[in-house]
Amino acid sequence: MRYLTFGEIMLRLKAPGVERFFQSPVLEATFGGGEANVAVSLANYGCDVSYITVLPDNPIADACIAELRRFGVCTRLIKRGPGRMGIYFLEGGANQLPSKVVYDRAYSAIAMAKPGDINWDEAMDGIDWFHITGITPAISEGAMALSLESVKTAKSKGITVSCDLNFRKNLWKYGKSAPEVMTEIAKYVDVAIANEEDVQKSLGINIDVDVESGKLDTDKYRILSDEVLKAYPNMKMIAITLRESKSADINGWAACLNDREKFYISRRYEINDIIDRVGGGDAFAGGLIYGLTHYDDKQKALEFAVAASCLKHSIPGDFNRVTLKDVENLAKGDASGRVQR
Ligand SMILES: O=C(O)C(=O)C[C@H](O)[C@H](O)CO
Repeated sequence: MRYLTFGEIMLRLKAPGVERFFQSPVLEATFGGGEANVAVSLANYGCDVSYITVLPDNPIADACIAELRRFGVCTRLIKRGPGRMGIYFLEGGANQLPSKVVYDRAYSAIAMAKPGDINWDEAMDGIDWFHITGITPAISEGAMALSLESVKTAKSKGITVSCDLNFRKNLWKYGKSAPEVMTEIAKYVDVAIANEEDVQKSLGINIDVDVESGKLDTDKYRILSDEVLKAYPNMKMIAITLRESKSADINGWAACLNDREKFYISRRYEINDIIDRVGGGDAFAGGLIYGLTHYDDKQKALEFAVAASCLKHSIPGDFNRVTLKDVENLAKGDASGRVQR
C-alpha cells in the first residue's frame, strides 16, 4: 500500500512554552503543515508514504526536506520553484488563553504554483491512497486549481482520496470562498475528515449542532454526517472529530465515523493538560488512514485514529512523534500514562 499527501509545509516559529510572542527574544524553529504532518504520522507507523509540495531552492527548504526524510517520508517528488517558504508564527496558549496562529505565507512557492506545474501522472504512479486538505485550495487561485487537478486525477486512476476539510478562516483571501471550492473538491472525495465547523463553513451544511453545550450529542453528529453523505453520493464515509470544550482547555476528545451502513462512535478521552494542540487533527487523519488500510474493523480504525490524536496533544511540534506501539497500547486501553520500564 502506497500513500501520497499534497500540500504546503511551512517554517513554524513558536514562542517558547506558553509565552506570548517576544516575551523572551526567542522563537523555536521547526516545520509543519497539515498534509506533511499526515505523511509523518504514516511514516511513523511504517508506511510507504510520499509527500509532494513546491518549495524554494534555498537552505531553509533543504533543511525542511531533510527533516521529513529523517522520519522516512519520501521527498523525491518535491518540486523546487519560484517564491518563498511560508512561515507560521504560533503562541501556544493555555487554559482560557487561546493559542494564536499568524500566517506569513503569501507568495510561497506553492501559492505561486499553477495547474500543470506538477506531473500528477508521475506523482500518482503506483499510489493507492491520496490525501489533501482544505488548506491548500485556500491559499491561492493556482493552488486551488492544482488541488482540483490532483483529486480529479486521483479519482480517474481509482486511487482512494481522503480530504480533511480543515477550514482556515484567515486564508481564502484570493476571491473564492471555501464553500465555492470545497463543494467541488468534495465530489471527488472517498473519505472526508472534518470537525463540525469544517462541515458548516466549508460545505455550507448546517444543522443545529450545539458545540457549546459541553457534552457530546451523538445524535446530532449522526444527522450532520448523514447530511454530508446525502449531499455527496460518491463519498464512502465521513469521520467527524468531536471536541467538547468551552475554552481552550479540552475536556473531552472523541470522534465518529459514518460509512452509510453504520455510525461508529469512539471512546472519549479526557485531555486536561494540553502541551500542543496544533497537528491534533492531522494526527487523527493519519491514524484513520492507517486504521482503514490495516484493519477490517472500522471501529478499530476509528479507535486507532482517536488514540493517535489524543497522544499528539502531549507532544510539542506539529509532528506526531509516536510509534505504532504507542498508539496501539492506548487504543487497547492503556491510558494510565504510567512509567513504562
Ligand atoms: O494551518 C495551516 O495551514 C497549517 O498547515 C499549520 C498547521 O501545520 C496546521 O494547522 C496543522 O493542522
